[in-house]
Amino acid sequence: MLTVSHLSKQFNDQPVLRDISLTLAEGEVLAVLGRSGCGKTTLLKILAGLETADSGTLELHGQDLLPVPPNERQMVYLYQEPLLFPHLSVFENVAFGLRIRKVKEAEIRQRVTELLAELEMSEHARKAPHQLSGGQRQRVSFGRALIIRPRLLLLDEPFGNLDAQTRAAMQQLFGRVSRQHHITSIFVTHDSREALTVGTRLGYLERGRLTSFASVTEFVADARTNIAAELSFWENIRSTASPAVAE
Ligand SMILES: Nc1ncnc2c1ncn2[C@@H]1O[C@H](COP(=O)(O)OP(=O)(O)OP(=O)(O)O)[C@@H](O)[C@H]1O
Repeated sequence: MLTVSHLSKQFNDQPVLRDISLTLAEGEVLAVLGRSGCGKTTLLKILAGLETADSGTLELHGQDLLPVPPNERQMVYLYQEPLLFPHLSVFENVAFGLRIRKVKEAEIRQRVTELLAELEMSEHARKAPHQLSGGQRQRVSFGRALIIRPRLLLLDEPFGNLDAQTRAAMQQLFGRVSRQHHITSIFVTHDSREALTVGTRLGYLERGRLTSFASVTEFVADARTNIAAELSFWENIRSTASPAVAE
């Protein structure tokens, strides 16, 4: 369970995060929607320990996180650009986290092989990162994160560089695999559809203030998510286009 209480952060006297509080149970995915510059990345960096908060507390499974250095927080932070070792194969990139933890070879083989199958990457196991598409690289990066069973996965617009169809496929895959592995994560995005697809919980961050929604209905009804406006746009198109289609 993650508990964030009254977290605030300023840069050069400008508030970037204002009194953020949230709780997240194990296995939940909090999708945080927000426009550019609203403070999404700063929030994730503070959770990962890559940035310090001015005030507030962070707890994970009852442990105060603030004194814990980033490499001991057991979190993984994924960005748009997958960070892979260029000289290692797909298999070895995924295996890396287990090798440095001195896991036995037979277990490494088994766990990496299973995970690559779940990520639909088995046939690419021997390829180098430069021989993969952007979506495939992102799947390897996801595999590298999952293999070490992080306590919290932080995703910062991870599919932002992908085309719409690949992005939709990755959202489905992310949902399926994170449910299967019971991964707790915070997924920030500026795409309301993506937030609805991946989130089991939904939030909206605006000028450093987080609104948490109790239901999908509340999220859809909030004008800032722009979903109601989009629905009425498509409804208008449908109603004006239907007579022509019928002819
Ligand atoms: N190290 C820093 N020093 C000064 N200002 C910063 C620093 N990091 C971020 N900011 C400012 O804080 C605000 C929030 O930045 P942040 O990167 O968290 O936004 P974001 O919501 O992730 O935006 P985007 O979607 O464009 O990446 C911005 O106004 C940014 O200029």
